[in-house]
Amino acid sequence: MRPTLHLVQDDPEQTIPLLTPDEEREMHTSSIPETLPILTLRNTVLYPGVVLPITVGRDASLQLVKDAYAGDRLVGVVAQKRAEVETPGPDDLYRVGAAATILKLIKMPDGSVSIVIQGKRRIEVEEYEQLDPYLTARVRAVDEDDPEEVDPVELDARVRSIKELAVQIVNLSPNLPSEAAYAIQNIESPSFLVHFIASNLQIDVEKKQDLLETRPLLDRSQLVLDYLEQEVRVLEISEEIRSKVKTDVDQQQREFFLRQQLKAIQDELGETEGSSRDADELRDKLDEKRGELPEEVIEALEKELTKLARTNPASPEYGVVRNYAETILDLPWGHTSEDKLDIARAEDVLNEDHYGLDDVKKRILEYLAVLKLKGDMKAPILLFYGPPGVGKTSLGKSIARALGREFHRISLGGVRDEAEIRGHRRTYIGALPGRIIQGLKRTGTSNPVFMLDEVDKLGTDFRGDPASALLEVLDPEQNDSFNDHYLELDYDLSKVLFIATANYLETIPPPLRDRMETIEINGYTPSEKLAIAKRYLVPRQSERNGLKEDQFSITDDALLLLVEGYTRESGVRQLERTIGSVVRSVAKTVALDEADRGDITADDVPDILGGRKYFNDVAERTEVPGVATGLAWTPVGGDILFIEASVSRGTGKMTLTGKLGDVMRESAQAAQSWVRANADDLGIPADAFRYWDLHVHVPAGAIPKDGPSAGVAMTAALTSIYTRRRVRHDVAMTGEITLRGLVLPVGGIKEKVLAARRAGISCVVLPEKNKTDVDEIKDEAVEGLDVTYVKRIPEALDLLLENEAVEDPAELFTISDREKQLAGPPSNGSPVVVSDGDPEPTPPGEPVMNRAR
Ligand SMILES: Nc1ncnc2c1ncn2[C@@H]1O[C@H](COP(=O)(O)OP(=O)(O)OP(=O)(O)O)[C@@H](O)[C@H]1O
Repeated sequence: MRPTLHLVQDDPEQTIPLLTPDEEREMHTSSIPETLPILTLRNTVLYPGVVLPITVGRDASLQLVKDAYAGDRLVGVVAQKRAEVETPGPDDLYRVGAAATILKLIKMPDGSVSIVIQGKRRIEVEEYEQLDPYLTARVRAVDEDDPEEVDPVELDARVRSIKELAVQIVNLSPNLPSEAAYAIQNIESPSFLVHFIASNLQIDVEKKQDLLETRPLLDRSQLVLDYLEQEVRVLEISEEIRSKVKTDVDQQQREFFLRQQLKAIQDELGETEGSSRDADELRDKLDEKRGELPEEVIEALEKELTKLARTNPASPEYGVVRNYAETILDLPWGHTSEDKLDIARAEDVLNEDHYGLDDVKKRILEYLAVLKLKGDMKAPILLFYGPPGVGKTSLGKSIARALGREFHRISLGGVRDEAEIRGHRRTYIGALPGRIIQGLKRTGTSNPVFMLDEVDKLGTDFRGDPASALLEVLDPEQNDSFNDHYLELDYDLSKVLFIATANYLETIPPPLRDRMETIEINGYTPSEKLAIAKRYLVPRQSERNGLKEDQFSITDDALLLLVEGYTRESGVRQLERTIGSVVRSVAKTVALDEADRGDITADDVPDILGGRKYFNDVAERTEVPGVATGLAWTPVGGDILFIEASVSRGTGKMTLTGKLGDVMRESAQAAQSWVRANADDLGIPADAFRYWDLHVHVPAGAIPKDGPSAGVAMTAALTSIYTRRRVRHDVAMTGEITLRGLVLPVGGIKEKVLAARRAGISCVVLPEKNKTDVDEIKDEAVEGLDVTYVKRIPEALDLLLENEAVEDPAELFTISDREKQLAGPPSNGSPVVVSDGDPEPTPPGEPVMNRAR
């Protein structure tokens, strides 16, 4: 089959055959008329033998084409020097062109005409004869090289190179049909090959014209080769660029495509909006607050918000990022409330809220005065300590009110995990900031009053040491850059006023205690409780329970009954609850319209609350020998405790029961040794220790007790049981003893004295060296109480024991020889201590009475 070339892509009809060498030779020798109409080409050059489809638009050219097509179809074709000239004259045209045959004329629907022309012979315009309506010129045909005269080897080499390069170009050009390569391979005529390639080269008209005008075939083919080589290089480079760009674009397209898909899925699920809406809302909030946020906080937030907008709202990560951003935005950062540091006003506020506590108020005011003068918080932290319900927390609230600051309370009781103070790292699920940062978020200011309640009950375990984290919080040198694990940003805590409270000083970690200024708040006397009840508790409970001022009254006697018969505490919390019960019972009768108001007297109280709960039963309990009333200090205030001793026939063993700690057991042994050593002076027969067992018990048996301060009471109980002289029922005692009979001072005197008064004791025996403690107690607290100081045990026993024995000890304890024989050998002289087992460690939260202080 003869190779053909498509003229119009995709249309098999529009094809013409490629010239064979014979046909070409014939063409080159065909005769050309002397005069030819001249068709001008704007952008290209026509070579002999080459077929070219062109669109004819200009009127002159249309006329020319029509006339020629109607005649012998022969035209002269020359190229314009400059394409933009609309009506070119002779000077605008190259002189060398080609004679051509119009093979086809196709009329287009828009009125223009497309023609297919084929170059025949090279011509040179000699002279233009006619300019209107179209150009005609006298032309001269230019002879071609005779192929047989050209060096065949040289020519062949050129032809092969041209074909190779041309095929390469076809393969490299994505928009050239692949059959073009096949057609090129099949071109036999070297000059047609050169013309065909030249015609298709991507070079400007000037170069194409140059090629047309280059006569010798070898030179022409060399020029074509040069252009082809250049073209191959350009194509190779652009291919390289294209494939690189393609990889990049492919990647981008893939991402774009996936994103579009993701967006479509999220749209379908109604989720995309959520993520960007949240991020937008938070960004608006950030813009609002920008002024007061530190630079590093803004940076961190910007990063989180960008992440949020990109995160799928359904992923767990989304919630984490959003919570974090919200937490940061909700924190007050630089926002502080304005201080009202007016000392006189602060005093008024403290007096308004609290009765008594004069020393405490004085020290608070001094503290505030220093704060005012210094202008910063680098003062020691205040620590209020004392029994429950004495107003420690409410004093903190009053300080906040006096300063016009926000108040926040953090309970540290039972906190064992450092993360409670410092927060969890964000990598943990459900991570939260620590309590300090959460508190700041809640108060909305950076300078609140922070009450750290129960610092004495901080724990330590494998989860870290919260106390050391707290140290960083409270240290004025460090706390301007407190780093919470959750926030991962420094927060300035230096403007926060920290106040700590504790029931018990000894269990506060020493480094923490070092940073605090301790203010002790003691329990109240009954008359103080009465005053507090009248002034604060009754009005408050009335109001809380919906009773107006004129609807409720209660007599002082009734209140005193509540204090003494229904509560036993150092503070007033239980009292307030009891008053609340009374008020509610009146509220009920008023609400049921059974009465307009309620006036409560002491007689009404048992009807409302039931029988009296606490009695002064000291007298009853001490009416037999062997029971002494001791005074104990507990973290919840002072209390009385009874030491009971009994004897039974045996071999001289001693048993101790009542959950006594080591120190208290040793104290009991010391007491026994002293009594044995002084048996003669005390009038105790020796048999009492040899043939009688001793049992010492300290009720209440379930409460752990420890400490040396029950020494005097133990000695009194033992002396009483062996001498058969009762201990005076109106006396209570405290003091440590030595084997030599000295009475040593002990702690907690104020609370112990108050407890003695509460229990209806009229005389207290104390170690001499505790006199200063009693001097510090307000006179009112010791009013009516006979306080006696002793240095040695015998002095104490003289005061404590009744003079008369209820029976003769010699008679009771002395045993007949026969009985001695039956009893067998006595214990080896020293007492054998049989205990109630090893004392268990004190469970947390349970009071340990009579601790060493
Ligand atoms: N001197 C006082 N004047 C008026 N009210 C008082 C006084 N002392 C205590 N109260 C009231 O007693 C109640 C209990 O006080 P608060 O809660 O402050 O005790 P607390 O010492 O902090 O106890 P805890 O150690 O258990 O935390 C409060 O309602 C408080 O107002």
